[in-house]
Amino acid sequence: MTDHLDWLALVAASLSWLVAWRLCHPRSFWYALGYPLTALRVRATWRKVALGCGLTKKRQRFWFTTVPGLIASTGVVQVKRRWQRISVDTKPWMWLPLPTRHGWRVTLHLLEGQIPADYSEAAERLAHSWGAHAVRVSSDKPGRLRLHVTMRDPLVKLDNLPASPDLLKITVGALETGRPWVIDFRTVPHWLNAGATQSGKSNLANALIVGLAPQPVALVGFDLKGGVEFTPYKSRLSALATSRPECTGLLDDLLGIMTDRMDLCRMAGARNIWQLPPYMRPTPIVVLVDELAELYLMADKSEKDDIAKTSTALLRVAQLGRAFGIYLFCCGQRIGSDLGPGVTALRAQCSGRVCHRVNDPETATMTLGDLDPAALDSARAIPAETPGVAIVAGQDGQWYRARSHYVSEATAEHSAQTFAHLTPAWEDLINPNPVADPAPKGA
Ligand SMILES: Nc1ncnc2c1ncn2[C@@H]1O[C@H](COP(=O)(O)OP(=O)(O)OP(=O)(O)O)[C@@H](O)[C@H]1O
Repeated sequence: MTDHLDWLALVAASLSWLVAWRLCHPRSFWYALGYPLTALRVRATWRKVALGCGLTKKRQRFWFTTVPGLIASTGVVQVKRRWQRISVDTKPWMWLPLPTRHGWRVTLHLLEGQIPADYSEAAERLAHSWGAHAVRVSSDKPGRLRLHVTMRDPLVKLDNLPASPDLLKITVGALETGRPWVIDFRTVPHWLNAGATQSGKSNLANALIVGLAPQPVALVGFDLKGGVEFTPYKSRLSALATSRPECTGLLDDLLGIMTDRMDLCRMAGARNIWQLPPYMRPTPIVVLVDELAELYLMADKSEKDDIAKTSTALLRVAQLGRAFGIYLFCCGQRIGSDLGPGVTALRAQCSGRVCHRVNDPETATMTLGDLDPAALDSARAIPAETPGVAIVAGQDGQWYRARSHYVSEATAEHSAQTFAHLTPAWEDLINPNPVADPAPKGA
């Protein structure tokens, strides 16, 4: 009896120790225990899971069988043949699952006639079969694909925005894979940030401001909400426009700056400002636009020419800005084609896409439409209770579910004030002083 009690006590103590380990240090628990058990289970059950998810193919195989082929009328059992050619369900070849921070990933070899979309369709079924939070599919080689499985949602709470030391490369949140979500303007120069009200657009802009404020860049705000969003950050903005006429003036200035930089690059024989020697290189400019639709909305026909002018200027900045260090980050609740051809053309220039929760399917289609349709479905499925969650497409051509780090207005304002001394004056950007070579030849 005491023996039994001892055993029970031992089992209970081990279990509570395991539970405590899992709660206190989930990462080491996952690598040491969770992942090996999961990998064994996944490999052992792969045939059944693939069959259940419709990912197998029938193939003719020689199969060893002891099933009687014929019962003769004499009652003698005859085994007609032991090796038979029969049709069997073949599963896709699976490599060993490898652990990731929030789950695991595995490479599969596609069976004949299969494409990655077949697996994207089955992703939800696979996730349920493995008891996982989500399964994502990517393919970097024909005939092979990779399943990224997340066991728990890494986007539940994110509130420690890390520092972004690299120029124009800002970590704004985390991807569902657990990797950081980075907005790198030098790789993807222009971004569309769409989402319904209270979906987290401004929070993302705050994260960008906090990341960019300590860097040697000029920030420009177009705040079509009458200035309520960006005015608190005015100390770190080189220019701020809060009405359409101000926006038109600021866009003219930007076009002027772009023309000057074109001349500078042409004279120095450079294709873009990054090929110029550092002492000649002009300051990069990040343009933040809030409520993009307001730039295109027409109250009456008298505004038509104004809108056409603004729209063309913004499009020119988007088309040519990259080479001359001018980058766009455009936020809006609605970015539909009903706003006119200017928006559609601008969208084509913005290869960075962020789609938060949206109310109308058209904005999701407009923001993500030319990506995988599964991205669209995921954007529509973002719940209202998780502001900051978005579908993101960027540098690697893939789409991800991501969430921005929570950055309050107070934090962004504090950051703007702390680094106010780094704000380049707008006049200096419009009329740059000619810079002399600090180390002339022969000196
Ligand atoms: N990543 C996040 N984590 C936690 N809370 C967030 C996150 N992003 C936004 N929120 C919260 O969600 C609410 C709405 O966010 P935000 O103001 O950024 O939305 P919005 O899309 O800009 O709304 P609007 O268009 O009305 O200005 C805020 O209270 C904010 O604190």
